[in-house]
Amino acid sequence: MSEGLPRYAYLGPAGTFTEAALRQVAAVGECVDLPVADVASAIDAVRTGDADFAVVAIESTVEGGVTATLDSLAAGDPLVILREMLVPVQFTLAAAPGVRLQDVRRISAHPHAWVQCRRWLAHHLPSVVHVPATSNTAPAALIAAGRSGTDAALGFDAALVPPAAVESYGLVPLAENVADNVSAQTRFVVVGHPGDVPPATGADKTTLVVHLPDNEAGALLAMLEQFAVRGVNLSRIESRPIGDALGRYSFSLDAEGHITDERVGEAVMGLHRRCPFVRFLGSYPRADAVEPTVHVGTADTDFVGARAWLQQVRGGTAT
Ligand SMILES: O=C(O)C(=O)Cc1ccccc1
Repeated sequence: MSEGLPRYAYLGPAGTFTEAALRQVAAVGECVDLPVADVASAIDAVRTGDADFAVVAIESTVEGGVTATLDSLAAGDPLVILREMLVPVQFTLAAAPGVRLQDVRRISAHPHAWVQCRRWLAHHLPSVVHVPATSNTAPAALIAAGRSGTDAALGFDAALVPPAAVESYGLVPLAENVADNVSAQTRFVVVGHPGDVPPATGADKTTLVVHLPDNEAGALLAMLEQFAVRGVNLSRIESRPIGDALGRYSFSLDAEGHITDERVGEAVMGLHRRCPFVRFLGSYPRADAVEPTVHVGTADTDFVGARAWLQQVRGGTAT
């Protein structure tokens, strides 16, 4: 019975790293899995009501921000991030039974997987051709659908696949641990409708989208100063084209702290005063549970105390 269970849209088919991230949130049977073909469709499924939540990749140690996710969240009906999950990323080069490594001419792979294995591929299979895939398990599903690995209609001989998915799709490994960076990780987020903000834990992150005032020298510096003077560290900042004219960029950033932290709230109010567009994309617990360094004069009590003092000054009672 799946009635009443939360519905999660995610990049499928089954066995992707995105599904591994979803499993950190809801076990099989605790939710309805809605596999889709791309990140934008997962996010749109929440907007249309086809899903309650989407699980999407937002940042990787190799590629930085996942632009499809950042762009989908930056515009359109507002959604928020509720939670983040980290997934270690490794790849196996796999194929249908019978295919040998020396026969491999064309490899199907998600573009992010391809870049993560570039050095290994250049060294071991220098003339191999990349056949782009929509996810890390899409080519595995094609092979499992019954086409032999050497079938010309398939268009590829092998695929870069998450290690855990090799067996479930009936593939055989040709080479394991082919990713160039052994400690590669991808950060995934749960996206849902705005509502109650997850409570502060003391180790939180706040994601924002900000547009700067046009033609103003130092506008980017002024935006960053809102955080700097209040002791708020940023763990990610990226520019993305707004899309309406050349030279117009939107900034997507993660700030350390929760919107209910005084220093973060004050910084966001500063952005609201100075910037033509600010979108709050959520405050949520950090997956690594690392607490921020609180600099002198930027604790909640400092802001509350300063506000009380100002009241006294204004009321003529300050000592
Ligand atoms: O979730 C997956 O498995 C994907 O296909 C997206 C992806 C690609 C590369 C690294 C992490 C996630």
